[in-house]
Amino acid sequence: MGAVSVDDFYQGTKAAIAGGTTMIIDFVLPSKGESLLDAYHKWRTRATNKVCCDYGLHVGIPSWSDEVRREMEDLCKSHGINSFKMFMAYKGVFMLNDSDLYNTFEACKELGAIPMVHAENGDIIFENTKRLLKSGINGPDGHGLSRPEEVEAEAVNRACTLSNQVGSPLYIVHIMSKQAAEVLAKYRTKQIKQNGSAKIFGETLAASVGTHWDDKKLTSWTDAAAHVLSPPLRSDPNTPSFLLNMLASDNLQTTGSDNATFNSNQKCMGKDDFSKIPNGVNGIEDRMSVIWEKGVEAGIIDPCRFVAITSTNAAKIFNIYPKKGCIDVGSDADIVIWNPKGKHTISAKTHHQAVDYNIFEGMECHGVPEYVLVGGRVCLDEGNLKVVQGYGKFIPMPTHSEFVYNNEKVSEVQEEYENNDHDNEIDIKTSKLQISPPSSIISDVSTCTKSSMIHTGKGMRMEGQRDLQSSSFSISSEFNDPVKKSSIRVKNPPGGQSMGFW
Ligand SMILES: NC(=O)NCCC(=O)O
Ligand SMILES: [Zn+2]
Repeated sequence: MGAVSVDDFYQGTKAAIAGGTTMIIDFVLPSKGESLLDAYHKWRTRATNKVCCDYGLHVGIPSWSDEVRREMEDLCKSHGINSFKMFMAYKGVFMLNDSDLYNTFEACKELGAIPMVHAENGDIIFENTKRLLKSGINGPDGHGLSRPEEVEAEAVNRACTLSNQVGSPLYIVHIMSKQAAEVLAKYRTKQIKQNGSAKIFGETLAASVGTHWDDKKLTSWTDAAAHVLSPPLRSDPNTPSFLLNMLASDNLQTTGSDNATFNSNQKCMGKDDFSKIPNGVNGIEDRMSVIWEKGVEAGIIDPCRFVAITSTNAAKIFNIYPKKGCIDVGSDADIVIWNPKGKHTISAKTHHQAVDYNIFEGMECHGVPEYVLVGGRVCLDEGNLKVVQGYGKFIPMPTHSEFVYNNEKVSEVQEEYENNDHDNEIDIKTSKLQISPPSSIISDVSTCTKSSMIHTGKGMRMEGQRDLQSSSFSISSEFNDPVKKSSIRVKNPPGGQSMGFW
């Protein structure tokens, strides 16, 4: 939208570590017509020498052509990319039509990659925006009015239909509404009934579980504009707890930050027209604490599910588990020692992000990171930040994620990738064998009772207990064999045993 977010790779990853996140996956966003590879290299250059923690990349697809298909293949084979984001909104800029979406999903399937979608109906938003502006509604509240829940739910439904037709997996980013989450849950349930597992996944955000659009509080233009992101924060105050319950029940799998921060003066680009307010809010620093506070502290999510939805599930989906998302021999020493009794009040005055506003301002959180280790290095030491610029590495993410593609055989594309000379810092063979992102662990793991876990076919289950960590994901520790099915007993699940936990 013509604005550059204020958090660069240094500020962003420093803030991530401060909040207890040890790896990020950023979005490469090529402009329409720009080469995907050029944009990818631009992002790598921006990140190198700046990143304080490891990072991976997804690549946006703003248009469809044979050349785009060729570049997608090159990115998968030689550049450590296994996921592409398509937009169903932002008409005229990033939006793809259904044929283009179909083709991109198909290309992803052929390459063993994961199609990700921003699900909102861009045509409806475009028309609603015109109508609202014409009727004199030009303030930030117009943003939400132009894209109601059903506009998001319709797009989720369409994206799921398209992926079913193509037979591809699908990852829906930033699900923000009850209706949209319900549609996704319906498709997942159907797939699980039919095939024993689902290959459609849903992410929600720290923003959507941490706050909502409260007209009574967002009375000034600055406050309201600072809360503008897409899909929008919903005015239904039950949305956060609803989405948290969806995370608890594995109807949603991950929590992202979608960190896209713009200062108040940048938000002013939309002073006379809400559709010009740069979209995006903070989240990278506060994600873990907000989810702990609203999820675990509130009694909706247990600590092991917290690890799964903030870390392990993302690692599995994006095929870097158990290199990341797991604490075990051979995994990266990305470890968070979490103090559930620690307290912290969120404020823009004290946060480490570059942005001058925090949408969680004043929220008192009970869980805080005490130590954060990145690759074995202590980067947060009893709450004191000790980061090093450029310390982080690019983490290539191999195609054909076992947890997405259900153990499909390693394809030619991946074999070719492994045999290729490419510009990744770490050996992809190591990456594949040790497969995975951010590891998180709670300081009280020692209180867990040792117990075997049984793979029921629908996810690990503690004997006599409901599933505490991974639900439909298996959590086998046998990561040395990437094509091995994990229908075995496991004694040491990632995130620690959790029996008798709280
Ligand atoms: N959530 C949000 O508004 N982020 C900025 C760009 C996007 O829509 O993904
Ligand atoms: Zn988006």
